[in-house]
Amino acid sequence: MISSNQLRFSYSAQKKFSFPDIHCNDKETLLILGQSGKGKTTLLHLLALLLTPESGDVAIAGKSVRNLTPQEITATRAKNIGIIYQRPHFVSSLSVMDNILLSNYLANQQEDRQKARHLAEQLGFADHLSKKTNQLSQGEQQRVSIARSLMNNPNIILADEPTSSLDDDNCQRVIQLLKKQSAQIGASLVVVTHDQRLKDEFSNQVFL
Ligand SMILES: Nc1ncnc2c1ncn2[C@@H]1O[C@H](COP(=O)(O)OP(=O)(O)OP(=O)(O)O)[C@@H](O)[C@H]1O
Repeated sequence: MISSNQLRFSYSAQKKFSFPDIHCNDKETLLILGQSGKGKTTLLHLLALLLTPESGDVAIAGKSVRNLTPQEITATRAKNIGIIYQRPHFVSSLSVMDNILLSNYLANQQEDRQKARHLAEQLGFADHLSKKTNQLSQGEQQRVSIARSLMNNPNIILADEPTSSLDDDNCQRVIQLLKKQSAQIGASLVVVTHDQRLKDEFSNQVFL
């Protein structure tokens, strides 16, 4: 479960954001819609504890993160949150498999090749595990990104524009996969997007 309370953030005196409160229980999904520049990525990064708000608070599993040390924040993120970034940020010299296993490494977890392979099979890119990530199509990279976010069984999955650069078929495929995978592990799924095609896919919605 993830929630936020009166989050405010500013990049500069001219660029200030005040976000609506969000709440997403375990096993629930939430769609955050907004036009370009409305602060969707900023909000997602606040929820992912990658940015610190000027004021307001984020709570993970009902517990405020406000007074955590930077080390505790990092540990909380690694333990609880799987992030699908707008751009995947792969390490281009590593294989698809090793990019996925990096999630384990960064969370101080044992490498779980079997799980990586299982996710790749479920997500339909098992044949590409030994390739470099730049040899994959955008849709395939998106699915690798999803697998990577699921490696540590997160309680919360945060996805930034997971479908905006995909055609209708791949858009449907990716969103159904995300919903299915998060339901399987009982996670909260929060998606930020300007992709209007997702409007009918989520019953809980917030507009920026
Ligand atoms: N590091 C930064 N420094 C200064 N301004 C920034 C920074 N990051 C984002 N901004 C500005 O803040 C605003 C919101 O950015 P953000 O990326 O959160 O929007 P968004 O809704 O996700 O947009 P898009 O849909 O185009 O990705 C934009 O006007 C952007 O230029």
